[in-house]
Amino acid sequence: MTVPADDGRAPQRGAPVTTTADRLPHALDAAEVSERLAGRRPAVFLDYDGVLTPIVPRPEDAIMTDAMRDVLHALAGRCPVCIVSGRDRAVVAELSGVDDLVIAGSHGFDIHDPQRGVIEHEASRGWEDLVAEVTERVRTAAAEIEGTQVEPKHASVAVHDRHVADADRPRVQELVDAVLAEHPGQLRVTPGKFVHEIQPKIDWNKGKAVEHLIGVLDLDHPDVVPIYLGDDITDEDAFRALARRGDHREPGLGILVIDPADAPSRETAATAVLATVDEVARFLDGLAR
Ligand SMILES: O=P(O)(O)OC[C@H]1O[C@H](O[C@H]2O[C@H](CO)[C@@H](O)[C@H](O)[C@H]2O)[C@H](O)[C@@H](O)[C@@H]1O
Repeated sequence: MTVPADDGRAPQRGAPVTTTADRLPHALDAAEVSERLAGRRPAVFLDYDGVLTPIVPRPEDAIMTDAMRDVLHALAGRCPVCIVSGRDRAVVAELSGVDDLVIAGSHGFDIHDPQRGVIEHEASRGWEDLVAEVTERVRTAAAEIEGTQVEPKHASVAVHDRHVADADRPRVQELVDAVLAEHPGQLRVTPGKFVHEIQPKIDWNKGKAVEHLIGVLDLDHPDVVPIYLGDDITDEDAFRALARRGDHREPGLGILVIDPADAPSRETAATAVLATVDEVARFLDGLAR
């Protein structure tokens, strides 16, 4: 059950509280954040695009800065740090230049820990042939639409339309609809920024991946506060998962990375907001001290 934050009732413990981005406190000076962290250890889960790197016109140009990498490594010296991205895991590793942290790629389907190797979970397999077939189908059809960019991934295929002429955008939607219709009940489209991401229709997402990691990494302790930073709609699964933990233990913290002036009415289950990637770096730097 979702209880709106501002309906006059006290939220039920464990129910994800939703609000809008313009009502969130700023994470750099929010009492909610400092009070929750007081005397506890953070465990930090980070989205990649829009959080560790700014959104840029071409996916391959989202290269993490040396400064952000230094912040991550300093933080990783103090507490667990995991990257949880919609991107292919290998691409995250390449663009971030990070090979010593846990990375959950492909919206959490593909998780790897440098210490433990690949981390299996309930949605680890069974969809490979479907994804391969759909990737080929999308690649062929998208080649007919100028400006599309197809991004194959471990457990999905993304077709970007940021550089498609407005008049041609409906063709991309038609392509996506056609592919879904060819595989009734087997696929879903994950929302993103100028991207249609076609995934197996399996009950797995970034929130489930974070919950799984909390268990595998032995972080399920009263003195550990899981914190998730994300900017996209898919990150709301992780915000909700951390908020729900309050059913039987202290909830985690969700931090939405968005300029509230750009999206004041964005519904979110996050606890606080950061407006820019620079503010993310300052926040993480503060946690590392
Ligand atoms: O979960 P994330 O790590 O945030 O990844 C979400 C998607 O990010 C990438 O696409 C988005 O960022 C690109 C670079 O800034 C931008 O050019 C594109 O328009 C955005 O949609 C990535 O390419 C996708 O695979 C991820 O799912």
